[in-house]
Amino acid sequence: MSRPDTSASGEPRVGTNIGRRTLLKAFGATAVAGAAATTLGARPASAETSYDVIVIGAGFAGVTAARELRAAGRRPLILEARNRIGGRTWTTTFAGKQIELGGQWLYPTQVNAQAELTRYGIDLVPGEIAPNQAFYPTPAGQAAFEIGAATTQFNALMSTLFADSRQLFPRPYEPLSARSAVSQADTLSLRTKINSLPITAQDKMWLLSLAASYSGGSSDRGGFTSMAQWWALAGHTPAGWESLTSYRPVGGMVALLTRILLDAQAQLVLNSPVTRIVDSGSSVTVTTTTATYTAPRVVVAVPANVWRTISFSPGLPAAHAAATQAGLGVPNVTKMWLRVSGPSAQALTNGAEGEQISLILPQNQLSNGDILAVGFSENPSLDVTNLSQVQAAAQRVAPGIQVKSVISQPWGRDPYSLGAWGMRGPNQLLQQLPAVQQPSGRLAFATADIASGWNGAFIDGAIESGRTAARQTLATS
Ligand SMILES: Cc1cc2nc3c(=O)[nH]c(=O)nc-3n(C[C@H](O)[C@H](O)[C@H](O)COP(=O)(O)OP(=O)(O)OC[C@H]3O[C@@H](n4cnc5c(N)ncnc54)[C@H](O)[C@@H]3O)c2cc1C
Repeated sequence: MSRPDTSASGEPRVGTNIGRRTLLKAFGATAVAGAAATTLGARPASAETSYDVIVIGAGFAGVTAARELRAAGRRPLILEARNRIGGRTWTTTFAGKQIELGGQWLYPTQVNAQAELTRYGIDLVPGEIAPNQAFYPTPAGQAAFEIGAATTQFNALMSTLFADSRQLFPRPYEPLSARSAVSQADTLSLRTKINSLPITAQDKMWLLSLAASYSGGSSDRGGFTSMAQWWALAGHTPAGWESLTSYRPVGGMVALLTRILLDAQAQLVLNSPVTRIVDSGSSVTVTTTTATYTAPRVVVAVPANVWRTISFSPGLPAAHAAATQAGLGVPNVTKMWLRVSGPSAQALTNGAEGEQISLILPQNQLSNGDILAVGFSENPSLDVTNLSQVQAAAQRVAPGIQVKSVISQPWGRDPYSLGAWGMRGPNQLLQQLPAVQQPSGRLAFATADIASGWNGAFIDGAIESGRTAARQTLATS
């Protein structure tokens, strides 16, 4: 089973006095239902209606920007291409369990995400089950390891790879606080850095497996400083790094996002892909596939890879144009949830760079003993809609595993993300990051892909960027 998220045109769904309970139900956020009623869009959006600010994109960055702008007294309109909110987060169900097809975990010390969780009284809970063995690549092929020994070895390798992270990122939320140290390291791909380490061929395979998976299939694409900054943000320790994939919010990402959206009291128009943005100097006109809207200010909160599909007049600043052409969101990634059984069902599995499945991580156990596991593929040769192909690919990396069913989302082929999480490539920190964070005319840009702190692969960065864009918008209006 596969459900690509290709919702595009169709009649805009316009909120008209939607009650809080109805809204929460519509977006599946039952965990926070029951609070007081509010208004989401008191009147139909139309070409005649203008707003204080138009926010394009209802992911965490856009919804946070809208909430902050509302708090400052502005009336926001949110235009969203899909038929749902959440963007690269997508809470749904599989085999009777709530799952995430996009962003899944939050980390207790992520300051921006934690502030939102605290504000809305949403707890983080740890995963339900832990792996009971491990599969890792070796020069002789995929092999089974005792989980404790594999974890110890992997942690030592990560500490070696990021041995100089404290010099590179002494203040991790300010990625250029040690500019001269960073300037040398920023030229390196993860592959170049890993191949320079004095470690065994097998150890390199382990690190390259992780690097390739995060980088969208090729360890040469991901920048060393991108992952080194995440390591620094996680406290420069293996324990911190492990915690990045340990905690999820009660009710799923949609529960948190819906609470932020309710506070934005925004008009939300779904099924409205924006195709053109014209900044006249005195106002901005935004054209979707079905309507045109005008406002004094706009927050562009779509993924950086999507900027290249929108016609901007005047054109995008040079750094934005370069970033969207090169891409900040990593290509090729398909996230899967696998229902599995067999002797390897509860294994932590890392496939070698180039394998069709790079990672399998057990998450839940069902009452009949089956395991639900998260899986990732960055190899376009795998047809994730073909169960026997998925079974064969899983068997190669986790011998003995039986795949009973799969649900997946191919983020690289999704027209409204054109990639998965953001991850800078070599040189993109120094050459592009500060510039793409800047507003242009009456436009501000918001997305995790351009955050200062938890950049790219983290919801925390989306929230940070949404706050920044709101501040930039308010400072000039
Ligand atoms: C598979 C996967 C796993 C991840 N795992 C984690 C994790 O465990 N923890 C974590 O913290 N982060 C994770 N991330 C990263 C995190 O999900 C993202 O960084 C974050 O959600 C990005 O938010 P955003 O608002 O910047 O962008 P998006 O969520 O992409 O929001 C942008 C919005 O703009 C809309 N849009 C696009 N084009 C148009 C258009 N033309 N007109 C109108 N609207 C448009 C999109 O539909 C979308 O709703 C993961 C991401 C992926 C893909």
